[in-house]
Amino acid sequence: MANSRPPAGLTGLALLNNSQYNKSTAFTEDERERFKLRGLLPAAVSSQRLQTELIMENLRRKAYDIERYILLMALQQRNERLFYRVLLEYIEEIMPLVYTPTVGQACREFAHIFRQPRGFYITPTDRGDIFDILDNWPERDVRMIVVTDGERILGLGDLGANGMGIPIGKLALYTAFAGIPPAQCLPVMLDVGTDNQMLREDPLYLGTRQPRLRGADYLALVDEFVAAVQLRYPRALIQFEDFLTPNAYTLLNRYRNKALCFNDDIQGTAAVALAGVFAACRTTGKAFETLKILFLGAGSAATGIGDLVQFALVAAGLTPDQARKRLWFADVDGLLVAGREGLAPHNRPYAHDASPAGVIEAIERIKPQVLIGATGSPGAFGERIIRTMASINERPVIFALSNPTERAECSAEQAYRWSEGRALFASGSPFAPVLMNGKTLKPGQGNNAYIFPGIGLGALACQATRISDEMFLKAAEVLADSVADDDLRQGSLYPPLSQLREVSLKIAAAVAEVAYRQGLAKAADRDIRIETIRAMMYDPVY
Ligand SMILES: NC(=O)C1=CN([C@@H]2O[C@H](COP(=O)(O)OP(=O)(O)OC[C@H]3O[C@@H](n4cnc5c(N)ncnc54)[C@H](OP(=O)(O)O)[C@@H]3O)[C@@H](O)[C@H]2O)C=CC1
Ligand SMILES: CC(=O)C(=O)O
Ligand SMILES: [Mg+2]
Repeated sequence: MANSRPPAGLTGLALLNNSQYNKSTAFTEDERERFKLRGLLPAAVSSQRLQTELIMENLRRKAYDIERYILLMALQQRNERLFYRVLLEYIEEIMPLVYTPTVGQACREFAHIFRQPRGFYITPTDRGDIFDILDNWPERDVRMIVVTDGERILGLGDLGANGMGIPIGKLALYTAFAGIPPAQCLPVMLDVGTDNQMLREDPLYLGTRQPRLRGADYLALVDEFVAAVQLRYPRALIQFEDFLTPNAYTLLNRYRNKALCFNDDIQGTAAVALAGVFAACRTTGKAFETLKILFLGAGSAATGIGDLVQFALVAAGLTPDQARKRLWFADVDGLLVAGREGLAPHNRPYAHDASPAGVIEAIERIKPQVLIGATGSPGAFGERIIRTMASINERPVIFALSNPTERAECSAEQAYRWSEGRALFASGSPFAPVLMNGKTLKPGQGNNAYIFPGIGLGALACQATRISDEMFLKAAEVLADSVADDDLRQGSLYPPLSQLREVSLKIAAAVAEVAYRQGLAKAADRDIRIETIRAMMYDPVY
C-alpha cells in the first residue's frame, strides 16, 4: 500500500512532530519548500537507508536491551515508517527487542521507563462510558485491536497496567509482518486493577491502584468494551492477549460466536505448536496421527495446543476419543488423571483413566514422541526429563514455549546437550545457534508471532465475520509447508524470521479461502489471492 502524502495544512514543525508523515532529514529540497520546512532541518538530505543505518549505529552503541527498547519506542513515536523499516530490515536483531524477551522486561519496568502514552486505557470508572470515550481515540477506521488486562503477561504473572507493552508489541508485529497500517491498530489495556502488591505500592505505578475487578463486574466491563468496539469499529478484529487462563477461556467462549475475535495464547499458540509438530514429522518420519504428546503445563497455552491437535487428529481420521487419548497433560501435581479433584473445565477432556504419576514416570509409561512445555516455570525441563525423552526417541521433539527467555523450560543448549544433539527443539523466545558435535544447530522460535499476523490479515482482507478453528488448522499447515528442507536440516522447525512477511501473506490467503468456504467472509471478491492481499499491505517506505 502506497504511503500517502501529508494532508493539506500539515506543515512545518507540526509535520515534523507527526509520526505518521514525518521523514525528518529525508524530506527532499522540494518537500522542504512545499511543506514550509526550510530552516527547520539541517542542510543534508538523507535517504531512508542512511537513516536506518544511523538508527542501527545508535542502537548497537547502547549497553542494555532495555535501552534499545526505549530507543525503538521513541523512534516509533516520532517516525513510524523508519521504525517499521528498521524492524523489517533487521528483523533478527530487532524482533527480540520489541517483542520477547525484551518486551517482558519493558512490561516489568513499564512505569519506570514511561515516556509518552500509547494505546487506550479503560478502567472500572469508565463503566457506562466506553463507547463515548472511544471517540477520544483519533483514528476512525480501527481494524485490529489487541487487548489485555495484564494478569498473565508472558510467564511473568500479574503486571497490571504495565502489561500495555504487550498489545503495543503485538501490534508492531501486525504492522511489520501483516502490513496492517499503524493507524488501523489499537492497543487496549483493560486496567481493572492488579493483585500484584508490589506494583500497587510502587509510587511510580501508573495503573489503577486497587485489587482486580472480578466476577460479574469484570464481565460486564468486558461485555461493554466488546459491544462498544463492535459499534464504533464494526470491521475490527479483537485479539485477546495474556489474560489469566480462567478468564482467557471464559472470554473466548463468551465472544467467539458473536464477535470477530480470537485468543492468541489459546489459539495462535496452538497453531504455531501444531505447525512445529507437523514439521518435526518430516524429520522423524513418524505419521502425525500416530504421535503421543505429553504437555508439561495445563493452562491456556498447553490446552489450547491440545484442543487444536485434537481437531487436527480428527481431521486426519481419528475419532475425538481416539484423538484425546493421544494427548496427556501434567502440571505441578503430576499427570492429570480422571478423578483428580478440582480440575478446570479445559482440563477435564484430557484427564484419562490412569494412575497418578510424576513427569518422569509419565514419560516412561506413555512414551510420547513430543514433549511440550508451557509452564512459565524456568528449568521445568530438567536433565532427567530430557534424557528420558532421548532414551525412548531417536529424535525427541522438545518445545520449551514459555516466555520470556528466563522462563523457558530449558535452553536450546541444554536440550541439545542432554539429548546428544538429537532433540528437535523449539522455544517461545529466541535462542542462539548451538555448536554440537561439529554441527551448528539453529533452534526455531515456536512463537505465535508466526500465526497471528496472518490470521489477522486474512480475516481483515476477506472481512471475516468470525474466526474458526479451521482457520488455525490451515494456518498451521501453511506454516509447516513453509519450512524448507534446509531449515529442517539445520534443526529449525520454523522458517527464518526474515520470511515472516511472506509466511503471513500465505497464511492470510489460506485463511481467507477457509472463510469463504465456511461462509464466514463478507468481502465481495471471493478470489482473494496473495497478490491482492499484498497490495493492501502497508509498506514502510517514504
Ligand atoms: N511460545 C508462545 O507462542 C507462547 C508461550 N506462552 C507461554 O506459556 C506459558 C504459560 O501460559 P499459560 O498457559 O497461559 O499459563 P498458566 O499459568 O495458566 O499455566 C501454566 C501451567 O503450568 C503448570 N506448571 C507451572 N509450573 C510447573 C512445573 N514446574 N511443572 C509442571 N507444570 C507446571 C501450572 O500448573 P498449576 O496451575 O498447578 O500451577 C499450569 O498448569 C507462559 O510462560 C507464556 O509465556 C503462552 C502463549 C504463547
Ligand atoms: C508469545 C505469547 O503470546 C506469550 O508468551 O504469551
Ligand atoms: Mg501472549
